[in-house]
Amino acid sequence: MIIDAHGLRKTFTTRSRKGTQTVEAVRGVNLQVEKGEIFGVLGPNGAGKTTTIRMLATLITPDSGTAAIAGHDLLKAPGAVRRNLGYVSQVGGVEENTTPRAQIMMAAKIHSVSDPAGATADVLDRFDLTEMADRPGRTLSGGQKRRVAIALGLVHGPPLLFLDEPTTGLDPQNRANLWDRIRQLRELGTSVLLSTHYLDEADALCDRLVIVDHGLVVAEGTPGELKREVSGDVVTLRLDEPDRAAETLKPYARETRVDDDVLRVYVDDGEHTLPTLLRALEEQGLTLSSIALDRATLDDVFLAKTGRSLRDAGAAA
Ligand SMILES: Nc1ncnc2c1ncn2[C@@H]1O[C@H](COP(=O)(O)OP(=O)(O)OP(=O)(O)O)[C@@H](O)[C@H]1O
Repeated sequence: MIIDAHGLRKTFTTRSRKGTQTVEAVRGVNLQVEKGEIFGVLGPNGAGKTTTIRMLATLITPDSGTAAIAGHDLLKAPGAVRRNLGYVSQVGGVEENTTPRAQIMMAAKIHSVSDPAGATADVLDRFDLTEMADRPGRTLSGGQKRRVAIALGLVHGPPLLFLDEPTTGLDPQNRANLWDRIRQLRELGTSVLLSTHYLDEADALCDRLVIVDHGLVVAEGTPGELKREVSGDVVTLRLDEPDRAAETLKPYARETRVDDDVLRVYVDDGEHTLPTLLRALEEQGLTLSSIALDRATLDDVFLAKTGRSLRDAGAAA
């Protein structure tokens, strides 16, 4: 096991003119990550993802709890823990006025890498950065900067890489490109712990994941297991009177949910229930503009565990 964490907690206290405020950012998180996995921490803004990663990366001290990273105790052997991990923060930390080569070389030296120039050239090559390695950081595109940030975290060859929301702000093409590169890391044997608030990212990339909300793990498993847990199908209907339609379909559904002009109806067996739903709507004179039948998504899992949609939870934070 590359990460074995139990009962991690962190409360922040801030003092301002309005008085003292405490935020229980992480409220007892357990994480078990196997070697070679891409493991996801999925949750809305403010759920405690960054705080969890920063504790595991020795950047902040937990109030309580224990963790072993690559076999080293987080609190007793922070130096050994640090040597075994790479940490890429949300903002990346690519310097504007330094070249990627110089910046990565500096990181290699800080980590006492035996051949800093060679290790830097290798990691630049692996991330297709050789061409722009000697330009100031400010001239790089968003996707290139992200790759430099990851190269910085990997130059000392750690077995474990932390990626805090690695694709936030990237366009779809750059996101897909970065997903491929993260998968390549796994192929080369690097374990990856990544946080994300993107459902599709967790689904596409992670071998296993936890869903966190308000500092707690609310679900854990492979994307497939989690979706099967919320077994069944979702019928998504677009129509003019979604609230009246929801009332009409309630008797046939496990749950209904209205967002603007979209009605989501959770049913056990979509294929067989669909004709009944359509008949009921027709009897009430309700006209559809579109209909779709899908398997449950990770958002449905989040909804089932917290009573809120991950999208709404993110927007509200
Ligand atoms: N240094 C700090 N001082 C005070 N409060 C903090 C501090 N760091 C985090 N928090 C609070 O702890 C909670 C969890 O924050 P955290 O950054 O871990 O969430 P997150 O899931 O990573 O969110 P995001 O996706 O927005 O980065 C939030 O309410 C945040 O405001």
